[in-house]
Amino acid sequence: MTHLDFSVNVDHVATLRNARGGTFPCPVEAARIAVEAGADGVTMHLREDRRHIRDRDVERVRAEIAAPLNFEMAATEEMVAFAERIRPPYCCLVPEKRAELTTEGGLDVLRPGPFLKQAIARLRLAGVRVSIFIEADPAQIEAAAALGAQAIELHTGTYAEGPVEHRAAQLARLKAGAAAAKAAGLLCHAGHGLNYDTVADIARMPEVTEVSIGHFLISQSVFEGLGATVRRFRAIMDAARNI
Ligand SMILES: CC(=O)[C@@H](O)[C@H](O)COP(=O)(O)O
Ligand SMILES: NCC(=O)COP(=O)(O)O
Repeated sequence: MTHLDFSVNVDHVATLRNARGGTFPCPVEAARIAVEAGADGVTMHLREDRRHIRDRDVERVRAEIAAPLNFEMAATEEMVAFAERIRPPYCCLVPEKRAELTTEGGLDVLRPGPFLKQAIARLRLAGVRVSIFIEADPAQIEAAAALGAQAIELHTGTYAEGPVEHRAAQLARLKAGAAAAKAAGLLCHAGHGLNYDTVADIARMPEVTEVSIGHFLISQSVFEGLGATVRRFRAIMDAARNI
């Protein structure tokens, strides 16, 4: 099977940095170490409330890290204008609620807000490849393609964080979503909640071309080191793909 792109989400390096209001640990340095250790890209989620990643973090990774930046953003005027200015190669449109601890599900493109279609058109015009963070629902995935998305990212949180006895059913749902993405001509990515135990079954899906991993990876790095954790994920993915 082909190489699986691995994008490391450095949001929670910024969570730790912001805990004391200083400059350490630096998410840009984390991005550099992750890429040196084998990551193919870097994911950053600039939330409206700036609870972790700040604007300057995104600007610096875009300018200083050669690997592609996957910019996660809500479909708002503020974030589209920011993306038009820094022009990341990739973006992923995600739902956002200030009250949430983390992303709780996929963007509902069957009931899109009034701005979503315009946001996708403007981002594509700016040369940004547009992905949508989405549930593994064929109707949602077909709607994402109709709106002009070039990729989708399957929300793996229910699979990865749910009861182990539900994993087989959740994997079947994700596999159906990956097949629907392929049928719709969309690139298929996956992410949210993945760890050492759950990433391999996602990596075994041939339609999935990229995974993004953050919270578990950054947390595990506290015990194992960032480079070693990235290398361990890389080895698990390559073994799953028989590379
Ligand atoms: C969309 C997704 O699942 C994550 O990439 C997102 O970044 C989660 O938000 P937090 O990083 O704020 O937990
Ligand atoms: N899009 C998913 C991502 O970037 C990381 O999600 P998580 O591993 O922090 O849950």
